[in-house]
Amino acid sequence: MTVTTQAAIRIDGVSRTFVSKRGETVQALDHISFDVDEGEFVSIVGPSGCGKSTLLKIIAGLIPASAGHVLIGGQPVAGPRSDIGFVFQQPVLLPWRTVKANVMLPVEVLKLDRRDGERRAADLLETVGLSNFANHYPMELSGGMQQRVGIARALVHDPVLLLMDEPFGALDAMTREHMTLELLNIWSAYRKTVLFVTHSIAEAVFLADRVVTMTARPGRVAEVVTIDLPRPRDLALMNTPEFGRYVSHIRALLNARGGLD
Ligand SMILES: Nc1ncnc2c1ncn2[C@@H]1O[C@H](COP(=O)(O)OP(=O)(O)OP(=O)(O)O)[C@@H](O)[C@H]1O
Repeated sequence: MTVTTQAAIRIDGVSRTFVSKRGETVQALDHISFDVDEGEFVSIVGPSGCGKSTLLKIIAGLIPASAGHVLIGGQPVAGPRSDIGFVFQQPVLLPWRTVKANVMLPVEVLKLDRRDGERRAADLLETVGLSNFANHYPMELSGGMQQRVGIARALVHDPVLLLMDEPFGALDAMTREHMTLELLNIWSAYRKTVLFVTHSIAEAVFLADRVVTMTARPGRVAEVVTIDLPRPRDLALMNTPEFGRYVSHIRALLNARGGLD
């Protein structure tokens, strides 16, 4: 008997070109291929403009690939999908809605069962430490708290996949470190498949099972680095020689191919 295992996500030969307003053709992605297993945490690092955001948008079905395809659970992505959670660099919360009402937004838009949604929203707000802020408005929260609301909102409809595009890029260094730990807690609690784009090599290594390292534009996969570090992880891990070796290896890959930024 042949047992075939199916990747949760298969990115297969994905290329994407854009035509700029001046009529120039820009190749953003060139034959990107990798698989992501169910429940796996995969980070993506690469130089600015190498197509990381473009890749996430293609996976979410927000824009089409010029060539190649993406399969989620074996099904080709053919348009915007409701079974994906997306966290952006800015939390983009609706200022006139409370924290709880912001988290409930996908439940309303997708017309899901309200009672289930409310239960899940309450659980998620508890996990991200914001139960006491459910009835507050976004402007009453710090940047880190707002981003935690964004994460809770991205998970409320129980998506099969969480896409995160530089979610901590706008936060100060200390809040960013704290949020990295929070994200590990959330991931341990919900075990979603995560694709996480970052400019920070240390953040990528700390969080991930594997780090997809991309080249400068046109973005190609330089190497998919498996991070064989034990879990659960805490910040002390960053001071270990093993951690440093992964960071150095990925930095060398990026430097050899055009630098990180
Ligand atoms: N809608 C568009 N029209 C034309 N060019 C685009 C469009 N979207 C992206 N590009 C170009 O494609 C390339 C990849 O952009 P993308 O935003 O995906 O890169 P990135 O790796 O996410 O960058 P950063 O790390 O700076 O956020 C860039 O050169 C960008 O200018």
